[in-house]
Amino acid sequence: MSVRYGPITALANVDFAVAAGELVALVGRNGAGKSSLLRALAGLVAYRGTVEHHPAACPRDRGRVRVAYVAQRATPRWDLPVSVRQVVGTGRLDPRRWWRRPGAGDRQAVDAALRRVGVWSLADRPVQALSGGQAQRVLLARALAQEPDVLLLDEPCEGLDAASTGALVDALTALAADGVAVCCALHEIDLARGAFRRAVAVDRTVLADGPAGEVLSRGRVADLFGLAGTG
Ligand SMILES: Nc1ncnc2c1ncn2[C@@H]1O[C@H](COP(=O)(O)OP(=O)(O)OP(=O)(O)O)[C@@H](O)[C@H]1O
Repeated sequence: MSVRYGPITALANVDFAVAAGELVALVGRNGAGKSSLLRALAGLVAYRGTVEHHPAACPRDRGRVRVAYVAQRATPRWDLPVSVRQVVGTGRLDPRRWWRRPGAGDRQAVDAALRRVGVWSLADRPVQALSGGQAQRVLLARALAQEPDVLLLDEPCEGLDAASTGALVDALTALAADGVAVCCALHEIDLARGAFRRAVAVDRTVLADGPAGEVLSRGRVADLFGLAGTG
């Protein structure tokens, strides 16, 4: 797969696969193409090449692969008087059937997502009243309400404190254990090394792909892409 923005080649000949149940850290310097890769996988930017989905390889074969995406710095303008539950419920909207009223299945999916990321107690709170870390978890809950097979997250830990980061990573690890393919762009190399099983290092193309401990071994990181602060 390749992604271009006019004269800029963001990605060239990227080739990798993510299996159900994998927890993958996508790492690389600023401008390496991590967001472009996630956005291409989510179908949000044009790309050359192919993205193949294999529904039969998902724990629940629904005939198509559901992909959910949480954008970088995704904090939306929450100046409407809506609750956390309502925002998470928007994850259930189907633009092809926008007139459909939410049913019991939708309510169950929203409740499960709220519990899964630990924001159940915030369900009735207005979204304007959330901290940045709480808002990030609500956005994850909205993605989970889609009951995705593939979950793509762009810098979900940015701006989170250690406790919120730990809670988020625990939620992602549990999702992967349930068979969701989780792919997460990260700048926190120590976190990627410690909490993720697999790391894919990107700089316009895939530089390295394998067990996170190996790809991000202290000796290799600086060689791979001159990432700072890794000891
Ligand atoms: N909409 C756009 N129009 C033009 N160029 C873009 C656009 N989006 C990204 N780029 C360029 O594509 C390249 C890859 O950007 P991308 O955002 O994918 O990198 P990244 O690895 O996610 O960076 P960061 O870690 O800083 O978020 C960069 O050179 C960037 O300037």
